[in-house]
Parts: sequence; structure tokens; C-alpha cells
Amino acid sequence: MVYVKICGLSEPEHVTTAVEAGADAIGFVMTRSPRRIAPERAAELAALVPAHVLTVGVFRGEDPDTVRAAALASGVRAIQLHGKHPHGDFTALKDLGLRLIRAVDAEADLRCGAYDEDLLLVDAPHAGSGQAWDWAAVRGRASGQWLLAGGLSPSNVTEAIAAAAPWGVDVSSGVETSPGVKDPALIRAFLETARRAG
Ligand SMILES: O=C(O)c1ccccc1N[C@@H]1O[C@H](COP(=O)(O)O)[C@@H](O)[C@H]1O
Repeated sequence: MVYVKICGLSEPEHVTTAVEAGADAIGFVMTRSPRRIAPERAAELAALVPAHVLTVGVFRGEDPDTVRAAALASGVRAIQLHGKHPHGDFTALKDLGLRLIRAVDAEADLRCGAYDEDLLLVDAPHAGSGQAWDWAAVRGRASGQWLLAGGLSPSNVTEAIAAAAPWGVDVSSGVETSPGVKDPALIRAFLETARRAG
């Protein structure tokens, strides 16, 4: 069954919707974005998430000390790194028990583990833009535990899974009515459709 991560949540009712609809992972954006929330808010939301669902803090370009402080204050169990986070700098955070998700684009080495990560996220060139891209380009090149992201929505996730054959999928803007505003019906629809397709 395809693994599903719902990202960019900021409201308790949306976290509860995602958990009840069967999300495997839930992401809180703690970097510059319309979806940004403070670590303290992420901690309140993470407290609503049962242990079998992975909580993820999303960062882009921050240094390891900043990521470490936000991750510990929020209590997330994984960090998702976009942008230029040098390889090796986050080993100490893994030693604290945090799982590492590396976000890359389709030009990168797409074998999960190549950058010391536990999960690989293959995203659009402009992360967080919600733009779809040529998902089929990664088919057969990505391997291991890898998530497809970038412009996914309830209406195209079936096509995306058929095109790329990912281990899992990740969505943020495709379950929103406007940037940063999640829609419970779209969250449920995405999970149901992805499960059926996978
Ligand atoms: O959501 C953001 O604004 C964001 C900002 C900085 C880095 C990543 C961001 N989003 C992540 O990108 C993927 C794909 O999102 P989308 O479905 O295309 O909108 C997902 O992991 C988001 O959390």
C-alpha cells in the first residue's frame, strides 16, 4: 500500500482529519512559507498525533542548530530538508533519534540513502509551489523508500502513481483552497484516492 504524507498542516481539526483518514505522516512547515508555523504551535499539533503516524518538521536552508532547536521544541520525530543543507551536517540530529527526509529534484541521485537519509522525497524544482512536473521521468530511477511530491492533488494522484510508481506520495497545496488553508474534504479525498491507486 502506498505511504501517504499530508504536509503543511496548521489547524487541529485538519490534523485530526488526516489522522482519522489514515495518513502515515504529517508535516509541519517551520520555514519561510505561507504555511509556516512556530515550533510551539507544531508541538500543540504534534500532541494530537498518535505514535504510529510520523510527525515531520519541514525546513529549507536553515543551519543545523536552528533545525535542531525547532525540532526539539516541536517534538517532531523527523526532519525534512529542502535546499542546500550540506551532506553530513545532520548526522548529530539522527543520533538524537530524528529520522531524516531529504528533498531533492529529479536531477539528483534518487537512490534512498545516498545522502544519509531515511526517506527520500523527490519534489518539483520549486518546492512548495504546488506545480506539477514530469513525474514519469523518475520511474525506475528512484529506489527504496521514496516519496513523490510536487503538485499532487486528489484529481491527479492516480495518474502520478501510475506514471512514477513511487513508494509513497506527499501533498500540501493540492489539499488547500488557498495557500496555507487546508480543506478537510480534500485531505480525505487525497488519502482515499491514493490508497485505491496504490
Ligand atoms: O509548503 C511550502 O510552502 C514549502 C516551503 C518550503 C519547503 C517545502 C515546502 N513544501 C513541501 O513541498 C512538498 C510538495 O508540496 P506541494 O504538494 O507541491 O505543495 C511537500 O513536502 C510540502 O510540504
